[in-house]
Amino acid sequence: MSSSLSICFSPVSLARPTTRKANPKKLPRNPNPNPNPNPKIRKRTGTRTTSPNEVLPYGDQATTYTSLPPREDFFTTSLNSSFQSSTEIKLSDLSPPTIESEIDKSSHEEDVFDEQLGFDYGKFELYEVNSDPEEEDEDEDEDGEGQVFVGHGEMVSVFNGEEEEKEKGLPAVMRCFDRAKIYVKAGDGGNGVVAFRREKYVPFGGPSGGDGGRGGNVYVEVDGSMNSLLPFRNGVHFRAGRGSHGQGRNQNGAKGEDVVVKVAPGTVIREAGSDGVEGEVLLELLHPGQRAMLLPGGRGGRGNASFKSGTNKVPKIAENGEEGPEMWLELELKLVADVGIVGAPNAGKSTLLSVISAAQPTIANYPFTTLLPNLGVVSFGYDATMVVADLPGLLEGAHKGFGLGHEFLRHTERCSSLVHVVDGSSQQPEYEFDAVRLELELFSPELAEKPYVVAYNKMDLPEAYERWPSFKERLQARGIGTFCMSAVKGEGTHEVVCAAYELLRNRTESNKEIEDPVNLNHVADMLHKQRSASINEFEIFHEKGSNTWHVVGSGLQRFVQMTNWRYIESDRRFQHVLEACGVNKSLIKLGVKEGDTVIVGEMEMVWHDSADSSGPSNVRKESTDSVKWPQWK
Ligand SMILES: Nc1nc2c(ncn2[C@@H]2O[C@H](COP(=O)(O)OP(=O)(O)OP(=O)(O)O)[C@@H](O)[C@H]2O)c(=O)[nH]1
Ligand SMILES: [Mg+2]
Repeated sequence: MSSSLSICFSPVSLARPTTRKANPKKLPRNPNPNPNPNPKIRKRTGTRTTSPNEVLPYGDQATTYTSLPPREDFFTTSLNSSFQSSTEIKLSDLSPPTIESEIDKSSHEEDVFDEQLGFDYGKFELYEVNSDPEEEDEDEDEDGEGQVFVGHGEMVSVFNGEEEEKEKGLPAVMRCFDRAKIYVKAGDGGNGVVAFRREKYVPFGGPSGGDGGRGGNVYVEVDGSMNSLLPFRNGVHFRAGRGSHGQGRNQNGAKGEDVVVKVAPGTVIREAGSDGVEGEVLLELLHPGQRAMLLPGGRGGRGNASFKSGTNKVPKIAENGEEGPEMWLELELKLVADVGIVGAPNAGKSTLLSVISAAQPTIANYPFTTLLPNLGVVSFGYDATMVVADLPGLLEGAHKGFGLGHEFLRHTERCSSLVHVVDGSSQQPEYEFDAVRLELELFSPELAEKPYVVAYNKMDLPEAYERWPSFKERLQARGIGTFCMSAVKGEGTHEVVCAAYELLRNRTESNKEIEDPVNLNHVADMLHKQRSASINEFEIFHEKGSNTWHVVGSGLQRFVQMTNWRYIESDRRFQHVLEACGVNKSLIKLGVKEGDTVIVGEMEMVWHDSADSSGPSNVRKESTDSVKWPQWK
C-alpha cells in the first residue's frame, strides 16, 4: 500500500488560506520549524534605561544646535530632581577612578553621584510636561502596533508604559534623530490570470491570460543634504508598489513603483534585532549618491498562457504574484569625521574647533554648551583636508548615562584619531584626563585604542600654566606625549592639528590595502538567491510525541504562496510537486501516520494514507473512495 499527501477544499477554504504563515520573506537563517509569521515590534529590553536621577539626553535635528534649551524644556523623570544649568561640573573635584572600581561600583553610587556633580535637587519647581499628541510620532503597523521615536532614536512601542512616559516628557526640540527604526516592504508581484481568446472566426483561440507585473523594489540612497534621520519622524513605513495583475489578450501587468528611502551620509543599516539584541549590520552608507537595492520586488505570477503545453492546451491555472520581502530596519547615523575632539565638559573643545576650522559652534563658560556634535573641516592645502567633530563633554559615569557625551561617542567610532582636550584650569587635570580615558574604554575598547593627541588647554590662565610642567611630566612618564595650547588665543593649536593630521595620514595609509570595493546590493542578491532555491531543498521537522510535521524549504514555501487555489488545476499541480520533489516519500520514510498534520509553508494539511498507488496523476478529486481528502484547518 502506498500513501500520498492529498488535499481538498472545504467550502470555507475557498477563501485565502488563513493557516499559519512561515514568513519566507525574512533573510535566510537557520530554517525554523516554528517560524514567527508576523514579527511584532517589541520593546528593546536591553537598550539604554534612564535612572531616576539621570539627566535625560536631548538634541535637535540640526547639528548646529549648541545652546541650552529654555529651562522649561528640561524634563526630569524623578519627582525630586532637576538640573541646575549654571553649576560647574569639575571632574577634578572627584576622586581618581580606576577601571576596576568603576566597574564594581554598585547601583547605590548612582544615588550619590548627582550630589558629587553638583546637581541641586529642589531648587526648581516641578512641572508636568504636556506633550502635544501631534508631536508623538505614532504610526500603526500592519499588526496594529504603534511606534514612536524617542530622543536618540530609541523606538518603543506606544503601549509600553514606561518608555512611552519617557518619550512623551521629552520635548521635540530636545530629541535627536540619529537613530530610527523603519519598516520596508518590497512590492508584491501581480497575479497572473486565466483567460481564453474569444474572437469571431477564431475558434479555440487558446489561453491568453497574461502574467502579473513584478513588484517594486526598495532602494536606500544617501542624500548629501540630510544631516539627521529626522525625516523618519514623519513616517516609518516604506512600501513599494505592487505589480499590476495580468489581463486577457496576453497583457502582462505593469511593474510596481519602486520606493527610495533617503538617508544621511554615515548611516548604518541593521536588520532590527529582537529582545535587545542588535541585529546584523546590512549596509554602511557613507557617501552622498550611494544607492543600494535592499529588497527586490516579488515576481509576477504566471498567467495561463504560460502554462500551455503539448499535453495541456487549455490550462485553467494561473499563479499568485510572489509576495515582496519585508523587514524592520534600524538606522543609526554616525558622523563621518576623521578626527574626534573629546574631553570633559567646558574643557574648550568647541573653542578649538572654532579656531582650527570655519565652524562656529556655540562657546560658553558652562558645561554642556555643546548638545550635539559639531563638524568642521580643517584645510591644510588644496587636497589635504580633514573633518573634525567636536563632541559633547564626557563626564565620569557617562557610560551609565550621565551627561550627554556618551550618547555621541559612537560618532567617534569612524574617526581615525582623537584629540583629547584637557582643561588646564581644573584642579587636577590628570584626574580629568584619566576619567575621560576611562569612559572611552568603558564605552568601547576599540575606541580607546585609537591613536590620540593630548591637548592641554587654557595655558593663558596662570593656574593652568603652573600645572602644565607637572601634568606633562606625569603623562610623559606614562609614555603619553602632550601638547599645550591656548585655544582662545589660537596659540599652540596648529601643532595639535598637525599632530592629529599626521596620525590620520598614518592610519589611512595602513588601511588602504585592506579596503575592498563594497557590493551595496548584497542584501538583495542574498534574497534573490534564497528565492531561487530549488523546491527539492527542504527539511522535515517533527517533534517526538507530536503528530505535526513541518516541511521547511524556501522554494516550497514560495511555491505554496504563489499557488492560486481558486483554480481547479492548482491542487493537482501541488500534489504533483509534493510527489516529484520527494516530500511524500520522505514523510513516509520518517513514519508519518494517518491523521497527522503536515505543514508546508502557509498550508496545514492532514495526512491520509491513500489506497491508490499509482502516483500523483491518480489523485482525483472526484474519487473520494480511493483518496481521503484532507480538511483545511
Ligand atoms: N582662558 C581660556 N579660556 C578658554 C580657552 N578655551 C576655552 N576657554 C573657555 O572655556 C569655556 C568653555 O569653552 P567651550 O569651548 O565651550 O568648551 P567645551 O569643551 O566645548 O564645553 P562643552 O561643550 O560644554 O563640553 C568658554 O568660556 C571658553 O571661552 C582657553 O584657551 N583659555
Ligand atoms: Mg562645546
